[in-house]
Amino acid sequence: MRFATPPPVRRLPLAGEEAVTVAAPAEAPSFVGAPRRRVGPAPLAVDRMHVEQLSVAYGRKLAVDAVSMPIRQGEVLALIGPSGCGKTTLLRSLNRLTELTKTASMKGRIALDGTDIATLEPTALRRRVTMVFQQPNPFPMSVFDNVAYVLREQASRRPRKRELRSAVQSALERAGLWEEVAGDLSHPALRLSGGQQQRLCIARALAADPEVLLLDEPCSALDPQSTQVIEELIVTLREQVAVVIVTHNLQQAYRIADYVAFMYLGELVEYGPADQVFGAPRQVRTQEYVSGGFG
Ligand SMILES: Nc1ncnc2c1ncn2[C@@H]1O[C@H](COP(=O)(O)OP(=O)(O)OP(=O)(O)O)[C@@H](O)[C@H]1O
Repeated sequence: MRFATPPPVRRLPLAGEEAVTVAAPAEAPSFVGAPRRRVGPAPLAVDRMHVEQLSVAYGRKLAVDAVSMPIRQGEVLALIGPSGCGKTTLLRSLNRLTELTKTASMKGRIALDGTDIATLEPTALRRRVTMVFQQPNPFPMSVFDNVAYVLREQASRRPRKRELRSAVQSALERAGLWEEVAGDLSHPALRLSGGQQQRLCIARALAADPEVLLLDEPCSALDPQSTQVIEELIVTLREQVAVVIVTHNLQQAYRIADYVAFMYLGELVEYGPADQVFGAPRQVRTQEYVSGGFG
């Protein structure tokens, strides 16, 4: 596939380099047109969060520069861009993890269902906007207790094990892990495979019944087969929660994202439907990045 009008571009300068004019890559990425995980149309999207003019700095270093975008349930939003462009900082700002870094400061506003997240109690916010990290990090306890932990934390009185059973089962089912672990929920979580551990972490995140699920490179430590299982799961989950994923893997973003946000040097360069960002990007910088010109 060819991009509509490939203009000549000034190549983005690398550190300490002058910009140079080069011919624009004329071809769309080879994976455009390849099969996707998405089956059928996306469910009706509902706005969950609004990022408004968000800037985040570490000391004097600006990491995110006046970014605005909606985050919707019913869609997978992929944050893409070269290393250091601010993807993780943006992701971590959505549940106020950024503020745990002492040097970090923030301007702008992020709303969750209309409420400024700055006014919410951080732990409660992090249950509603929950994060799964790059490395699976189950607690050193049984499969059951990993999921039950969150439910126990939320309960006003300590619930009995049998009272938690159906909620634990439901979270494991939503994470596509139930069938594999139902036979022995007392199995130590750390003895599961890497892919199973990551699905357990997703189950643990879902147990709190969040509105937004943040995924920071969730497949980068996994083999291709586990990656496939998790990608299929992510696509299913977008019906129940808003999903935001940071990924370096453009093919993965193409396979699973409904919307894509391309960031460069802290700026949001382009935000749009995945078909547009990969197949007909509006910005030269996006065109160059998605076709492998840099990064
Ligand atoms: N804790 C921190 N203290 C100081 N600077 C930081 C900190 N975390 C990130 N940065 C800087 O902020 C900028 C954005 O980093 P961030 O990790 O958000 O980018 P990224 O796009 O997620 O990168 P990567 O893809 O490599 O994970 C980078 O210049 C980075 O060096």
